[in-house]
Amino acid sequence: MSVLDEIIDGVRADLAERQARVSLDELKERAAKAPAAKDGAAALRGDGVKVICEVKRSSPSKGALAAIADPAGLAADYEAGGAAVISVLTEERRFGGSLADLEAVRAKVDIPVLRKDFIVTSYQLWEARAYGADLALLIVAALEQPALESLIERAESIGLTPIVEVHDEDEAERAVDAGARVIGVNNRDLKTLKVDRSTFERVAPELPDSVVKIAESGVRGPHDLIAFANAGADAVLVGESLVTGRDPKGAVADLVAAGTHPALRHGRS
Ligand SMILES: O=P(O)(O)OC[C@@H](O)[C@@H](O)c1c[nH]c2ccccc12
Repeated sequence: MSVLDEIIDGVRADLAERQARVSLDELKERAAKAPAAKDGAAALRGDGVKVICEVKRSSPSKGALAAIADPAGLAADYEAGGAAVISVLTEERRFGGSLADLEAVRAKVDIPVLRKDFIVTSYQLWEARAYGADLALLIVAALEQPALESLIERAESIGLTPIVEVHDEDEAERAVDAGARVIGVNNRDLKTLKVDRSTFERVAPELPDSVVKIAESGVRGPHDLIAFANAGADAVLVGESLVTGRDPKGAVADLVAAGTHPALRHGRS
């Protein structure tokens, strides 16, 4: 069984507990009262390389990264540093996240918020909206094609922008076929947890120009951002290097500055 399969088994068990406690109708009522969703795709387009900053306490590959007692405070630092979107990991067992983190971050920042989890049912999309998310991650490797198609449609119908995650050319084709407009290329293979920074440059050329392209994982600093931008990234998604560093706000500002440098080849026309 791959790491991804193991994670998803745990996610399904936790999900079953929440579903037993909170009905879909209750979630929908809560979602109706949530602030209207912000346009997540718009936040990732435009001049410069956008920086998505992640609230991440631990990971299956590295274990504990940072305690993050105040996820909303960290998100506020990210926003002050110039982040375009905040990513909140809500998976509990391996990443140490929760829906409470999502809710706290939503209440604190004005920029769009991504629910980062292993979404396998539309119930989790309703949860995302009920706790204030504007975007939700859908991982191609975790979903059969019909499920991927219907989750993309459902996300959009309830106001969420789906970020569809791929890590090879076949998954990229599946994402495009399923109608994804925002695609994250994960440099980490979730089945083996290995990071290969050449993944983005290999997979990105398979994606149509109109797709917003995000390079995910392994961004250590401005030099990695510049390399991904030169390979066609519109945005980067950064977790570990921000949560383990001493100055998250300054680190985000350095990334944003690198992403707006005029010498960059980046720029959608
Ligand atoms: O911590 P990093 O290497 O900067 O990576 C962040 C993000 O890309 C990573 O957390 C991630 C990408 N896709 C995921 C899917 C599920 C959980 C986590 C992820």
